[in-house]
This record gives sequence, structure tokens and C-alpha cells, in this order.
Amino acid sequence: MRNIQNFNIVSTFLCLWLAVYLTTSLEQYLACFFILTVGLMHGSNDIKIIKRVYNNSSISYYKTLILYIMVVLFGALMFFLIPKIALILFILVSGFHFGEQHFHEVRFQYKWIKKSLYVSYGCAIIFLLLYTNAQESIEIISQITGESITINFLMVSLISSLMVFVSCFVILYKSITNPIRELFNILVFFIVFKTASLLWAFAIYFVLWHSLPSVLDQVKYLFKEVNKRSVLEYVKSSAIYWIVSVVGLFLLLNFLVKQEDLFYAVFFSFLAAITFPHVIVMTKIFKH
Ligand SMILES: CC1=C(/C=C/C(C)=C/C=C/C(C)=C/C=O)C(C)(C)CCC1
Repeated sequence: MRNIQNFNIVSTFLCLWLAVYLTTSLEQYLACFFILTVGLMHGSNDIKIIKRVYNNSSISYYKTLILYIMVVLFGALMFFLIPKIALILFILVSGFHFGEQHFHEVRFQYKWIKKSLYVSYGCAIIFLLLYTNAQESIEIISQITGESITINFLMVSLISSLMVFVSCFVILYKSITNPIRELFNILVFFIVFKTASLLWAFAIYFVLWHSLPSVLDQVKYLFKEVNKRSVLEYVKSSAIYWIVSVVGLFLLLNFLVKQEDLFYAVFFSFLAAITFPHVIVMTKIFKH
């Protein structure tokens, strides 16, 4: 875990430096590329993981797949029918997911404090990203929900998440492996989010700080050890789901997005729909 954190700090600043030399459109393409490769792949073994969690034989592959697709469709439908509620739910669920991935090694007797740490940490990261890139974020949120939120709303959400996070952090201080490092990481995120564009900043956090550690945890869970062979096996077994997702997203963008400015709204709603079942699956891994 420590090694990956050092790797991430170095890669994060490398990405920031790279952004200075890239044109805006190349930066957007690269961000989409990393989100759609490493980012999307970290959810592509979910069905295999469910089967492992439920002991392989007790649940059929097709039943699992159909249930999984239904949760994705339900998420997408929510964005279509009740976009405001869907977005609030998505931010809370994502916050929990980011926090759980980051702090799942914390041991504490009161589960609700741990869960509050997860949600508040993840939401603090998300609102830090949105607040430091307020103009772009407000525009995308208004495309998704039809509602124009203010920068003050983002600031209040950020401060509230940070206050809950700091309270949980103080209570759990002794159970967190390297608390000073955690605070340093948040400072790094602030610098990165403030410097990079919204999509580049999101890609840096989502790919390096969330998806990579998650892939390593999943490889360990599925194949017991992390080495070249097991990582290759992981990539191979995620191929079909990954290809279907990418093709699905491209079709969606081609048929649904008549206006260029709806691109990010569709992109993030798609990400949200496939996030819901993934969060359930990952929670199961951490319980085992
Ligand atoms: C950046 C950004 C958003 C939030 C994205 C989030 C929260 C993504 C989470 C993805 C996850 C958790 C994927 C699965 O692991 C909004 C509010 C949609 C719109 C403005 C830009």
C-alpha cells in the first residue's frame, strides 16, 4: 500500500507537469482514454467477484449478469426520470466508494463511524474537485439536472463534508495507519485539482488514486497474490465486459448526443449507472 502511494504521488506530479505541454484537446482525449481503460477496467471483473463471494456454484452466471444489468439500467433510468435525486445519490454512493477503497484497512468497533469516515472522505474529495473547478462543474451539473447550482452551494457542501471527515478522523486517529500522510495527500489533491482542468484532475484521482489500488485489491482477492501473471489474468478476464461497456458508451454518445455540449452529461451519467452495482460488489469484497 505504501509503495503504491509513493508511486501515485510521483505519477500525480508527472501528470501535472505533462499537462503544461499538452494542448487542451489532447489532454481531454488522454483523460478520457485513461478513464475508459484503467478506470473502466477496475469494474470489469465484478461478475467474477460476485461469483467468488457467493461461493461459485450457489448462484448462476446468467442470473448474476441479468441482476447486474438491471441495476445498471435502473441507475440510468433514475438519471433520466429523476436526475436531481439520482445525482445526489450518485455523489453520496461515490463518496462512500472512494472512502471505502481508501480506508478499508481501518479497524474500529463502531461501524457507523467507519462508514461516516468513508462517505465524508469521498464527498470531501468530490466537492474539492467540483469547488476548485466550479465553472465547468456547475455547467455539467446543469446539463445533467437542468438546475443551476451556485459556487456557494459547492463551498458549503465541501466545508460540511470536511467537518464530518475531520471529526471521524480525530476519533479514528489511532486506527489510521499513517494519518499525517493522509492529510498530506489531501493537500496534494487540492494543488492538483486547483491546477489541472476538471477532466484531467478527475482522471488523475479516479485512475491513480482509486482504480489502481482497487485493481490490486481485486487481483489479491481473486488470485491470492499480485504478480505479472495474476494481473494479466485479471486484464484478460475483464476484456468482454470492458469491450461491451466501451462500445455501449460510444453508441450512446453517437445516438444520444446531438449537441456537443451534452457530451460530459452523458459521459458522467454513464459512469454513474455502472458505478451503482460496482459499489455493491466492492463492499462485499471488503467484508470478506
Ligand atoms: C467529476 C464530476 C462529477 C462527479 C463524478 C463522480 C463522483 C464520479 C464517480 C465515479 C465512480 C465512483 C466510479 C466507480 O468506481 C459530476 C458531479 C457528475 C459532474 C461534474 C464533474
